[in-house]
Amino acid sequence: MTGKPGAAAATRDGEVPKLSLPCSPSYDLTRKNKVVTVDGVRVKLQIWDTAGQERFRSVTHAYYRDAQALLLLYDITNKSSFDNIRAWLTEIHEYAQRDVVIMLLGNKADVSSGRVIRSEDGEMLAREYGVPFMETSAKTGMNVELAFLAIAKELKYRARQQAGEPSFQIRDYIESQKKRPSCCSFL
Ligand SMILES: Nc1nc2c(ncn2[C@@H]2O[C@H](COP(=O)(O)OP(=O)(O)OP(=O)(O)O)[C@@H](O)[C@H]2O)c(=O)[nH]1
Repeated sequence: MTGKPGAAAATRDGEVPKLSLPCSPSYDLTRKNKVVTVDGVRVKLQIWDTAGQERFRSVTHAYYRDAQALLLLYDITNKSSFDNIRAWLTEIHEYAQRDVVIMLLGNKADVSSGRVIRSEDGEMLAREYGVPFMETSAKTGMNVELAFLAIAKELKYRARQQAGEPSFQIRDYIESQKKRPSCCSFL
């Protein structure tokens, strides 16, 4: 999933997904569940992957409209996937919930050659839109758990916020926890 959003929603175990889509034989939307434990509490994330179907943008509105979190991935070896992010952010601001948690991820950080998007470019774009950012690798797993954990923490914090509790700062948390790719994969 690159240059397009994946959506995550936290639910109680066993709950029926609340999102549905028009049935189309050529629209392949995959959903996976992931359970993360946050401060001893199990949080189930339903993850929807748009699976490269940009031409179905009008359909994707239907599912990210209700999402509690959106992971925007681009591929650091593919400039157009990075360029697409602005368009997605514009769409998200129009169609998603106002308090949706958004995270920008530059994937394939493991590649040692072929990188066309510098880490700083991702950081700058994220800063411009005020969203947390990190580079990930689905191949090595770098920062993948952290992305889901940070979202689960944020959603849990919002759901259980008690007066007087210190607020959870997702960007600070990510900055303190994220791993950076080795020296050789930078441009
Ligand atoms: N080296 C490396 N390869 C990756 C990584 N993530 C995905 N790939 C490879 O990139 C290719 C595309 O991966 P997908 O997950 O299908 O990416 P996608 O953008 O969802 O593809 P579409 O759904 O077809 O648009 C596959 O060959 C993956 O094995 C990564 O972090 N590192």
